[in-house]
Amino acid sequence: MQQASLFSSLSAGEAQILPLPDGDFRHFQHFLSNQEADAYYQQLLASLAWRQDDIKMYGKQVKIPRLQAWYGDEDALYQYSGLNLSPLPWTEALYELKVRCEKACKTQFNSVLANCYRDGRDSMAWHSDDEAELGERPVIASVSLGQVRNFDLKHRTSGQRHRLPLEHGSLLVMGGNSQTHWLHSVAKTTKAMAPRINLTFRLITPSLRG
Ligand SMILES: O=C(O)CCC(=O)C(=O)O
Ligand SMILES: [Fe+2]
Repeated sequence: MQQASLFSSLSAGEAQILPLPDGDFRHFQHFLSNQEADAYYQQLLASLAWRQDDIKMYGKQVKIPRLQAWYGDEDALYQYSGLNLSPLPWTEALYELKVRCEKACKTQFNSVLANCYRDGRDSMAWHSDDEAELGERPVIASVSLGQVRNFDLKHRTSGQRHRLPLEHGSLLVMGGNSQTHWLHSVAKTTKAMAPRINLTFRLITPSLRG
């Protein structure tokens, strides 16, 4: 008979390694059960301290097209648009998910950036998570909940593209040189879209900032 512990450690499923050069992208489509994903989705949507921040673009204050919230260890200071932001303390749900991601990735995280895409007009522009305080080859664990949205990848020099729909309860781990060679984005769409939550767990080392 199979032991319960063995079953639960296998239930997250094997990672699918994306067939892309110059990076390390691992996709666990069923990281959370549907029931777990539903519960986290409802709870996080209702309880996180969602805010819509401004960024400065061409000297103008512009609202970013999504809601965000930043949680983590007290010393995981984060610099964003020239502001020094202290994370809010972990909620129980975010801490549970952090521990599960740490097990899946065999590494540690001290913070999470939560994004809420309210509908198809919300998006994230092309970028890499390559801030100095993340270190040279950061591992970033990205959990998706709610509406499936397309996650697009673009190679910086070859222009190679890859589109991955990120499903409710999935985990995408970006490691190795992924942030050096690849940009990623979540495009706007005119299709009707329910809210989507994305959590990116990170390890911030403030002393690495120049
Ligand atoms: O929403 C996503 O899947 C991507 C989020 C992201 O790239 C980020 O938070 O840096
Ligand atoms: Fe990112």
